[in-house]
Amino acid sequence: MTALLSVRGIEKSFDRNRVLTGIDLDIAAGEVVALLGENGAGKSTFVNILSGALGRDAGRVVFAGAETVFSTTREAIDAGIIHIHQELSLIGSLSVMENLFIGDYRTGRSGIIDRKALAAASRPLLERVGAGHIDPRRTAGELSTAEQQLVEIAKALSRNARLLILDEPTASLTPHEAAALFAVVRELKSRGVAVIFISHRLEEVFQIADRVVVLRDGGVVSDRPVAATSREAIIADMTGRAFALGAMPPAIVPEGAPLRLAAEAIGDGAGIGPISFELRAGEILGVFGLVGAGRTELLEMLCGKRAIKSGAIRLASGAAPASPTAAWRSGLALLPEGRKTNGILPNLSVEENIVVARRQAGGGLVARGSERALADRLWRTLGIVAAGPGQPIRSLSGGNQQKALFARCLAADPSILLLDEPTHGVDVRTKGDIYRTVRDLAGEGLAVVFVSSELPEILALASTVMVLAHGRRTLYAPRAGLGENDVLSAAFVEAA
Ligand SMILES: Nc1ncnc2c1ncn2[C@@H]1O[C@H](COP(=O)(O)OP(=O)(O)OP(=O)(O)O)[C@@H](O)[C@H]1O
Repeated sequence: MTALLSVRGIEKSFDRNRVLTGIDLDIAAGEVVALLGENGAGKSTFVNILSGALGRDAGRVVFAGAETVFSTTREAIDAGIIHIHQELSLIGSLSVMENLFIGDYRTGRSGIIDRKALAAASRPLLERVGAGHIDPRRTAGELSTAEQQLVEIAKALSRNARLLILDEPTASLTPHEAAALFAVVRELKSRGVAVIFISHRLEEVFQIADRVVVLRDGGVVSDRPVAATSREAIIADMTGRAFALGAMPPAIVPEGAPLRLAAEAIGDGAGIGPISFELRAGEILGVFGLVGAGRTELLEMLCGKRAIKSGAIRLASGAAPASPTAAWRSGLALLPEGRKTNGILPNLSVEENIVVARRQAGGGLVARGSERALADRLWRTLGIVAAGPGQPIRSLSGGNQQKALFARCLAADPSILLLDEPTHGVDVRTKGDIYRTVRDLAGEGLAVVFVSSELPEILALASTVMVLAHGRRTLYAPRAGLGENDVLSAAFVEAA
């Protein structure tokens, strides 16, 4: 095989933390390589080095026959290495076509941007990625995540991408959208584009990858053709031991458990609702639905972030919260979706990020010593991997940031926990930690609303399942007695 990309001995440290210990990797044109590893294994650091976002301490990179040291992402892009991040980078206020040709606008004789020419040049690019239905004049910010992702890939193709790096591309996609994305990846592959695909969803790896490379503690521990590996082998490589999530006993709502919250036909007056449900102590309400079904909006209504225009919420702990701060005080803790935009306080340490919610919840006078003890305990329970509680949260790996946010919710000692996609970007072992923690807390009487687009997760965890579609409740039933098909068919109902 002649390698398109050949990497030898890449090393990287942050201060004294040795994050990459000598990575070797070859990728041929037209090959799809899945890059896997637990949170903090070094995947993002490695691909950031490949795409010129980070410098390396040692090692060689040969790309398309030339030895390269990229000091900016621009240089890598010009060479044909394009990195599509989890947080998409389109400029929301610009049109699709402006995003596609940013820095390269076609201007007419007058010097004014020739919008017709721009739209015409955009169409074939969009068609190549199966997005011919997107009008190039639309504002990028109005597109769904899946559409934005396709536009980013189209943009990469317009720049002659030869190696495309996709960092957890399916995290916010519906199964249908993910399948469409995989079709695009296969098409790119057939044209000789190489792809590095980072994902925590192992089943996807078997659908799309030719090879599976597993990183652990900053080194490659296995590199095998997909046909020569298995889910179990990958997990063992990732964790360094045989490891299984293990089936959890079914969750049931304890008999006579007190009511914690009742939503009575609530609606936001903008397409979500009316939705009704009850939540009891110890109950785990799993909320499933496709992206856009109204799940996040529902959580926002529950915690005072979105106005309730019809119906009402009754809380055992008092009046329905009128603002997120009031919600923390009423014992409602929200783990929002999208940690970068909604969650972390990037410049503060992990410890400060954890205890901030406790202060909001009214625990402002807690002595610093006990705050530290609390952060320390949660830190250990959730197995956060970082140099120490004083490390700035922005320099933690994505999955560890997510764990820190989860710890923040628990620090507030809530009676109702609202979790929006809590396992996004989280590795299998950590998923197991989060599931067990949720179950244990429910066992102690916490009421949990768990929003997820991963059906197995809903079925494994929930005691009650609610499905939303087009802003309406289409299923609400005890978990026992429900099968996968019941939930899926409720999620896929047509709009009324
Ligand atoms: N800018 C930085 N400063 C200090 N440490 C960093 C920085 N960036 C990453 N690290 C550390 O490097 C290690 C590897 O992080 P990286 O983001 O590469 O992991 P990952 O495999 O991509 O994890 P995830 O699956 O959670 O995204 C982590 O321990 C992280 O704390």
